[in-house]
Amino acid sequence: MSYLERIRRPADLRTLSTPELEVLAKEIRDFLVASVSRTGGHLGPNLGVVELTLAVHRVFDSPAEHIVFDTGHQAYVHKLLTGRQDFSELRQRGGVSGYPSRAESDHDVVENSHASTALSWADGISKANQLRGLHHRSVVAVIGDGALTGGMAWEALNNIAEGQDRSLVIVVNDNGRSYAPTIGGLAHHLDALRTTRSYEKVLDWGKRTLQRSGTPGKVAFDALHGMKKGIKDVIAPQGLFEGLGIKYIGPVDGHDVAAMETALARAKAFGGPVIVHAITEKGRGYTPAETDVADRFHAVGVIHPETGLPVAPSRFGWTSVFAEEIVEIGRRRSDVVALTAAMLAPVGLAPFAEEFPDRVFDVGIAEQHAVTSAAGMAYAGLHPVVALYATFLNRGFDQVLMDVALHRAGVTFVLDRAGLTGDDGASHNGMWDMALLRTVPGLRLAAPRDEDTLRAELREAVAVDDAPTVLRYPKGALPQSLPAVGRQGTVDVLARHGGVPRVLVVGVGVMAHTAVEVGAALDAQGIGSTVVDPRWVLPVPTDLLSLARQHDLVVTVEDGLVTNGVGSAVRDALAAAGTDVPVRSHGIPHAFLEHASRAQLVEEHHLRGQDIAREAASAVAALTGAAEVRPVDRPAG
Ligand SMILES: Cc1ncc(C[n+]2csc(CCOP(=O)(O)OP(=O)(O)O)c2C)c(N)n1
Ligand SMILES: CC(=O)[C@@H](O)[C@H](O)COP(=O)(O)O
Ligand SMILES: [Mg+2]
Repeated sequence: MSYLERIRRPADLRTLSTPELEVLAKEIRDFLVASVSRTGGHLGPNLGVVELTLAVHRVFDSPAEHIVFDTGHQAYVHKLLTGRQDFSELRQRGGVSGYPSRAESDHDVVENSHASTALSWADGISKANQLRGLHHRSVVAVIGDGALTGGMAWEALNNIAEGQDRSLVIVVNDNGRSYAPTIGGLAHHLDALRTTRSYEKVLDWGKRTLQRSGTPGKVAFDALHGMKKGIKDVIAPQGLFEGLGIKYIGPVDGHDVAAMETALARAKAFGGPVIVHAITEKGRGYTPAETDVADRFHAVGVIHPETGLPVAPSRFGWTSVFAEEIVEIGRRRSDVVALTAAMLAPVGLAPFAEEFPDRVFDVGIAEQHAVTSAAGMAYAGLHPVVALYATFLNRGFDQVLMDVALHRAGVTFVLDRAGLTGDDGASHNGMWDMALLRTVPGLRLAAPRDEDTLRAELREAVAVDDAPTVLRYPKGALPQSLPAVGRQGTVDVLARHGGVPRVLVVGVGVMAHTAVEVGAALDAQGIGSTVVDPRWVLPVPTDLLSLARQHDLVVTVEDGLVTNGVGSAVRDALAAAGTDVPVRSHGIPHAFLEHASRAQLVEEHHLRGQDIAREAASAVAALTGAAEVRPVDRPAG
């Protein structure tokens, strides 16, 4: 039996010697590579926190002492040490979640995988512990250098510093990277702290060597020592955190379990807020990850474990189309600039950065700041394109409303991973954007359905310079191209079925493909329909309202919240216009969705064409059976 198999709970770790822990660390790495290569997942981040997590669990008594992982994508090792060693269905329905999950274990605290929240959680937990007389319980937050760039982390630090009598240990897992190298002043500061450590080593060597070699050596040592003091004064290595009132321990080699344990034990014994600065390497111990320049295998699909190469190379997807088109736009328009919140490559801005390095800004994991900074850029004559994952725009909602929309700033938001993403679980589904953005006055939102519409709508969006524009599209491979068969004003007509169209089927974005299936299925039952893609779905186009009046029933299909989404906007707009044509809206339910594949979620929530068509057919039957069938305006001719 391996050491890993013998670990059922963190207490089992405490009987192991340092050499045994080293063997265990190797077993954990082998396990991670073997299992994550089969399922996909956050391989690089977890390979980097093996020893750190072992040390945390040896020093702190989880679950009585809470361990909060920021973002949570680096909690696989924690799972392995807390009784979850079946990773065969990692991130799949019914399998282990890719993030901490309270349903799985008492050792898991925070499930939200939006970054930079751990310090606020820890602050709250330690305040509660104090008030409840549980002072003896330490609280631990493990936060990456990337997550530490988020504003919320600094708001929390500001408060944590006030609690000198609260045992709160912040482990900064500093691997120098978010996806790409972490940017900004904080990253430089962490770097300076690291450099000081190398410097200390030189000094130790100097002390030993020079002091042994008589007077000249001693003079040289004094000079070196003076230089160290001088450098320390300039870079003030401990200055930032200690200046805030938070004790700093480090930098510590995060791959040395014994050193980490010593540092954590000191931090725990201190009894107040302490930062333990651990230096780690993302992808540690797995050559393909260690040598990957892009992102050290931050998140992989299924890969060959020996080479790290993908088993199925990814198909040309939505992100790549955006990546190409924004470069084209950039060539024509020197005022177009791009912003990313630490996700340059994942959102498709790498080619733009390559060609226009001065016109792309990585702001760190700081979506709120990205949005307002973009408002400033627009005010000063640029057209910013803020590229985010849809779910992370939630962070910047107030800034979209008050800084961009209120000031009629021409800022374009490009929301990748909109709709159901599935395997990353509840917090990653990009399902809130349309419901939230619907409330923003003046904002226009387009949902492309395929490659051509993505290109066209992006061009249309950046042409708007007096209001926020938004483009949203899903994760993954592109669907087949879906050409329009006609145009009604601004609305694309995708199909017409039957002599007398009774149902207007409205497909939002990628769901236009489902809408086409609905139209065909209704046709098979002898029910005529018009299938449309409004393209710009918010505000509801007047041409769509005109079309709705020519039908008995409107059916909307969207990859967003069914409550308050586009369907509900269409219903409200029709009601406001005094038209009582019924609207049946289909979308994602108002709930947090467990991790599963996108296809499973689509099926579970009745978003397949056949489900929607069945429901529409019975609605038509009910209308037909009703005593009064509403008179409708048929198109002339
Ligand atoms: C609010 C928010 N924005 C963006 C992301 C996407 N994201 C996930 S992990 C990550 C990088 C995190 O870097 P770091 O905290 O240093 O952790 P590491 O992966 O290096 O261990 C980013 C940007 C997120 N989870 N939350
Ligand atoms: C933790 C996090 O927020 C990201 O790493 C996310 O899991 C990546 O998702 P994609 O695989 O869709 O880029
Ligand atoms: Mg990092």
